[in-house]
Amino acid sequence: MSDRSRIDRLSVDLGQRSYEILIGRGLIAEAGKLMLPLLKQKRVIAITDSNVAPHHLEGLERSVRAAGIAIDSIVLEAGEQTKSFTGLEGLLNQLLEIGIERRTTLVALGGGVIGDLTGFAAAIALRGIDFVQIPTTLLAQVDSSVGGKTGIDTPQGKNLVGAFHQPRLVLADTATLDTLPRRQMLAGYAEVAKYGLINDPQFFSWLESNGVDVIERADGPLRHAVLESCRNKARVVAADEREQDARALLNLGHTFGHALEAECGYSDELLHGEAVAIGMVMAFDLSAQLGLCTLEDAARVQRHLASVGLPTSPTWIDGREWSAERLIRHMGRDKKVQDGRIAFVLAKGIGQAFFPAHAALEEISALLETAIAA
Ligand SMILES: NC(=O)c1ccc[n+]([C@@H]2O[C@H](COP(=O)([O-])OP(=O)(O)OC[C@H]3O[C@@H](n4cnc5c(N)ncnc54)[C@H](O)[C@@H]3O)[C@@H](O)[C@H]2O)c1
Ligand SMILES: O=C(O)C(=O)C[C@@H](O)[C@H](O)[C@H](O)COP(=O)(O)O
Ligand SMILES: [Zn+2]
Repeated sequence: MSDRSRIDRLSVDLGQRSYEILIGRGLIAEAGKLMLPLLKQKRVIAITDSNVAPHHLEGLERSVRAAGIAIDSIVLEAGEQTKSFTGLEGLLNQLLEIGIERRTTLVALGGGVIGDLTGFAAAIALRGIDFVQIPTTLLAQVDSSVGGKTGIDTPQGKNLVGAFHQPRLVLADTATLDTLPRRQMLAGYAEVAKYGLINDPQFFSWLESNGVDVIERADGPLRHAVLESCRNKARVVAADEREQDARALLNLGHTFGHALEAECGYSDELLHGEAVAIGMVMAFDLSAQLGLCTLEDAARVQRHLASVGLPTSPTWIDGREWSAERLIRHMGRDKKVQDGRIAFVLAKGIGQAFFPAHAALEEISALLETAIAA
């Protein structure tokens, strides 16, 4: 690593399951040395995807071998559809064929798809082995690599099968974002903005002035956004690891967003971050409709997300027919449902999200009908 690229360190405080998040430019070159003290065996298996491998796998393998660690690599097909029963079966088969032991560590090198899938495989292979996260998308660096939510999508809904399984270490190399397509940067930005909207109004105001620079990958703003997002997430996860309470706030926009994703069949038509952007606008619109926040708050959320180039309405997808009824059916399978009632994260203003909030079915239908007709 060059001198100018210092390492920022945060910790996720979870007692015996505590771990560090390291953020820096060029960290992959140090990955072997950094993970060595945590390994139970000088052997790892890297799992990555077909888009990430050509850019970043060789660098990881080199740094791991230089630290005296043996490495095998598995390259999966890129895309959300790999985060499925079929993808999981394929990965587990490859791991068992290559041969893993209880002391082997898996290394997830990729975005949220690779992180969630590898983490879940690590949670269940041999009844649980260690894994390390090396996130390579903005979304994964600010959100999915931290907190131990692992799992797969099913036709019934997002992440309906999974486990809480914390990584041993998170290495966020911001240089990997140099090769990330712009659409993916934008999608990750939705989860960055989410932290401001939940409980950090100053951060949201900062994003209103600096969001474009974050998306353009300007060094300082990008580093600040990743660091603040991870700080925020680490605090929430440490307070409520298994989402009994406050962690549900991290689901702002997701009740709507996950339903939109499921309707699109987890295809490239709508990325997770894009769905979350639309979902957050809908959550603020519902909050305004219920008189919880002002119309201006809701308009401000919509304005900012639209101004950076994110979608803010389901009608963003050309030619797709939406059905409020089908979306409500998906929302009814959300993991936050309580006694059969959909429980939302809503907001009393920017940075004032709360959970649980309920709305009458007619209110939800009215909101969806307006959103899909707009
Ligand atoms: N576990 C959690 O807490 C959590 C949080 C947020 C989202 N998620 C999940 O994360 C998933 C979305 O993650 P994502 O947005 O990272 O998607 P992704 O993993 O599909 O990555 C996006 C795309 O970018 C490519 N890519 C990744 N890194 C690259 C790089 N450095 N250079 C070039 N291409 C690169 C990938 O191959 C893929 O095509 C969803 O399944 C979502 O549900 C989980
Ligand atoms: O870490 C969390 O907690 C989150 O909710 C983060 C979300 O951004 C993420 O999309 C998560 O996978 C959603 O979890 P789920 O429990 O709604 O499936
Ligand atoms: Zn999310």
